Amino acid sequence: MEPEQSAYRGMRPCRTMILVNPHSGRGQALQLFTGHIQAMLTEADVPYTLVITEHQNHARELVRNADLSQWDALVIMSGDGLLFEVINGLMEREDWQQAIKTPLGILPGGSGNALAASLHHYSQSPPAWNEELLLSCGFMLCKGLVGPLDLVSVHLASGQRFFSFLSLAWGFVADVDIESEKYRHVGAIRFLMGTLVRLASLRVYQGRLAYLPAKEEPKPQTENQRGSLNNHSLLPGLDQPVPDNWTVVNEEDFVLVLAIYQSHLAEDLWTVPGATADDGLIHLFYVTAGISRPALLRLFLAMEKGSHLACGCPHLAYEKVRAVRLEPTSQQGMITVDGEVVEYGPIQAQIHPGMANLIRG
Ligand SMILES: Nc1ncnc2c1ncn2[C@@H]1O[C@H](COP(=O)(O)OP(=O)(O)OP(=O)(O)O)[C@@H](O)[C@H]1O
Repeated sequence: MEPEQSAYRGMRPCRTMILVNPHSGRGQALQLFTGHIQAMLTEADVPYTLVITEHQNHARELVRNADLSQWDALVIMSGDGLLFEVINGLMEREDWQQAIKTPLGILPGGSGNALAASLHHYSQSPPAWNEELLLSCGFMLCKGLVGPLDLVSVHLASGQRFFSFLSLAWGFVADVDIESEKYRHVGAIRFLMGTLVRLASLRVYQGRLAYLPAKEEPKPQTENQRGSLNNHSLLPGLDQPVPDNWTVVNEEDFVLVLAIYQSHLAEDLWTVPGATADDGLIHLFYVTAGISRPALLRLFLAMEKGSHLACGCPHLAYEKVRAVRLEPTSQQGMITVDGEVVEYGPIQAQIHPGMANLIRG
């Protein structure tokens, strides 16, 4: 059995690559790093190399080609989008099985910072935002404890496949995430602004949703116990019907579908109170058509305290699952994975427990 946590910083000095996206969040990631983190790392004797990303996919290309024997940890200071690039860059390597075990770290520099907020929450600390959250993540980096992180493989109808650590969203949540990017300069409050704008023009999306309930499938083994990604696929081809042990949702009119595998969707959205980084679960939420605007707003406001499931909303469903398939029939819409827009159309995903390693509290 693997230990629950190990330290990535051993007797020799550890080499950490810190990738900073200078445009993330309010465009202050580099200043936040020099103002709050630099001295902390020096004090804790953590040698690092700073890399400022110059364009989209820079980080992805860099880790795809890097000599990983030179690095003990890869850390990003940005929003969640940059970590998505790093994880997929590692998974595109020939030696992906070893590469994806490189400890990953996150310092919040975006406006959402879902993984940073989740990590802080898993450390059982009281809620923190902005600089306080940054300092908490900086402290975890200095301590250097590493634990497993679940990844989810996401498969599209075009045959594309990538890896996700946070969420898959369709409908209201995806729309708010992408449409509110224009308010990025205001920070985390952009999601509330986007929610109010989207509520005013609430849409219903048609599609079919199916999932493999966690109780139907024991927690799959971790990747390094079974060697290959294909040895334990829970997913039939997207052109095949789902197996009998899957549940097909009766409703086909949705306001939102959200599959999430961390506790927080943003710094102030505590979406899955019971989640951990390696629980082997996809937490599937969906809201069906017919919900009123005030009721939907109440759900999102309650999510700040993680009490949305106690609202008794008959339109909200929550399931713990190992795999999920979504087939939109509405002609137009947006699907996001870890906050990034992906090709619109049929999509399916499955959990891979403990596939990556994360520096955490
Ligand atoms: N120098 C750069 N110039 C332009 N885009 C970049 C640069 N570096 C990284 N990117 C891209 O910016 C995108 C957004 O990054 P990220 O999600 O990390 O920050 P963010 O969007 O500000 O965060 P949030 O969504 O929380 O506001 C990523 O897809 C990344 O590829």
